[in-house]
Amino acid sequence: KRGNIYLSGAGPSAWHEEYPVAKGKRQSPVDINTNKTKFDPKLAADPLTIRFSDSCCQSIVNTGISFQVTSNGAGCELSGGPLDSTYQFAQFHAHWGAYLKTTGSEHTVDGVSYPAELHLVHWNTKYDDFKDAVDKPDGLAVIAVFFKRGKEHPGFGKIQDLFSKIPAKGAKVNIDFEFNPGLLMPPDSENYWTYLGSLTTPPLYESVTWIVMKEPLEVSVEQIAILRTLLWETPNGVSQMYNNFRPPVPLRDRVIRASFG
Ligand SMILES: NS(=O)(=O)c1ccc(C(=O)NCc2cccc(F)c2F)cc1
Ligand SMILES: [Zn+2]
Repeated sequence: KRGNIYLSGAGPSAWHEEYPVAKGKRQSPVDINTNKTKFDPKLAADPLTIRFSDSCCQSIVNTGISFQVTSNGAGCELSGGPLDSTYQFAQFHAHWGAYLKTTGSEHTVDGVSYPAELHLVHWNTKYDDFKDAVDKPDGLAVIAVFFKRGKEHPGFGKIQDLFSKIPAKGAKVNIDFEFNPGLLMPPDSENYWTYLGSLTTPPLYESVTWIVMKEPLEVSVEQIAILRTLLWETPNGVSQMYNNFRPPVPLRDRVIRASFG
């Protein structure tokens, strides 16, 4: 189909036609209403262990709906907190909005959006590989980090320098420098919210334990703008990539837990 999942047809509000799970019980993203989150001392008692390495990022690809930095996961593992097993890092990508707009993130906090949101995707090593894990209820764990406008983030800038090399869907280049995804974690990564949700793009599998960092990461306004220099297919041909986010969906019968009081 011409265009992409956000721009073809009615976009996210029509996804349920092809993917009925879009109206399911544990869909993502959601609004995090901080009056209804529940502090869980167990999360504080068993801290989240996030390990990244300098050599884990192999390449960057234009997926047609975002950039994606792909990893073989070596030395990059996630455990503790809400997780009952070890999850291995697979990739990170982001979602963002349009110029001069305040929307862009997928999760919102008390109804407020951030200009962009980073997702660090991990798969449960009790399964053989990512593809085996991707549709299991405990298959994936995704760390979400909000971007806010502020000082420049030179580390993320090194990744953005590669965008010009992946101008079209399917374009891929190797990353021939060391990049530790740990650089993209906010200074305080102890405070997070967690809930059971889904992939935020089709096939929308309900397989994700979400770990949403409370503290945003600062990047410059120019860096937010550079996200939109990536290109994607639209019904009118190739153009700048933006608004590649799914708006929040109903929380249904879920409580979002906080690792902090
Ligand atoms: N935005 S997010 O963090 O929730 C998210 C993370 C990963 C994927 C993904 O891997 N999709 C492609 C993909 C690849 C293999 C098998 C799949 F089922 C599949 F969806 C989609 C959304
Ligand atoms: Zn995502």
